[in-house]
Amino acid sequence: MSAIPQLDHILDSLSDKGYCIVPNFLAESLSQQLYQHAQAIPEQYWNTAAIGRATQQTVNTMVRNDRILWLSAEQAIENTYLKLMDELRTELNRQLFLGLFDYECHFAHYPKGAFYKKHLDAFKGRSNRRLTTVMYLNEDWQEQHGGQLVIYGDRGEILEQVTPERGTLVVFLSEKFVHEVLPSHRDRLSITGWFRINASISGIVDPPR
Ligand SMILES: O=C(O)CCC(=O)C(=O)O
Ligand SMILES: [Fe+2]
Repeated sequence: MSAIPQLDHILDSLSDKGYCIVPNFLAESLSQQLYQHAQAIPEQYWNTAAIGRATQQTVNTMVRNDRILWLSAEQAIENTYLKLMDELRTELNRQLFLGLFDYECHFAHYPKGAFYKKHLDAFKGRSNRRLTTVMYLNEDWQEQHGGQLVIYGDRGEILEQVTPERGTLVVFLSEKFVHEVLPSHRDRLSITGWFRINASISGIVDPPR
């Protein structure tokens, strides 16, 4: 038995469709602790989210206007989540041979009115991000609160519209799925992360985020 909840569903769905949606992935106690922890972090530690990586980063609030904060293994509760995702990484490598090398993730806070327009998280050959993960921490999310994650197919059709409810995990191939976050009508808190391969890009091994 793996420590990863609903592992078979995750593996089947990822290999069939390239994405999976897993309600109740995270135990209520853990998601609640993560939520309270993130809520308690003072405003000045959060950064305006940028687009692109390293030297090409730009802040464009027309595209996204969430605020982010990277998780670190030095914070006990953050480390609990990082360790869980590392176990998932091990299983994905063992069962789907994905060669995932590491994992990085950040809290994302979408204040009322915030959104993230249609985008890809990675571009072929230009990124070492293979799989995107999103974990939602919001309690009692209602349809009218907006903030859904919309995942699009190759022809621009809507494949999924995900309610950002506490405990739900979404995983998808970073290069394949265009997606967006619809305007959120209440505070929305999540952890977005990426499983990466150890590719060298322009001669720089494992470039900074
Ligand atoms: O929060 C979400 O539902 C998705 C966030 C996202 O697409 C991103 O941070 O790249
Ligand atoms: Fe994204």
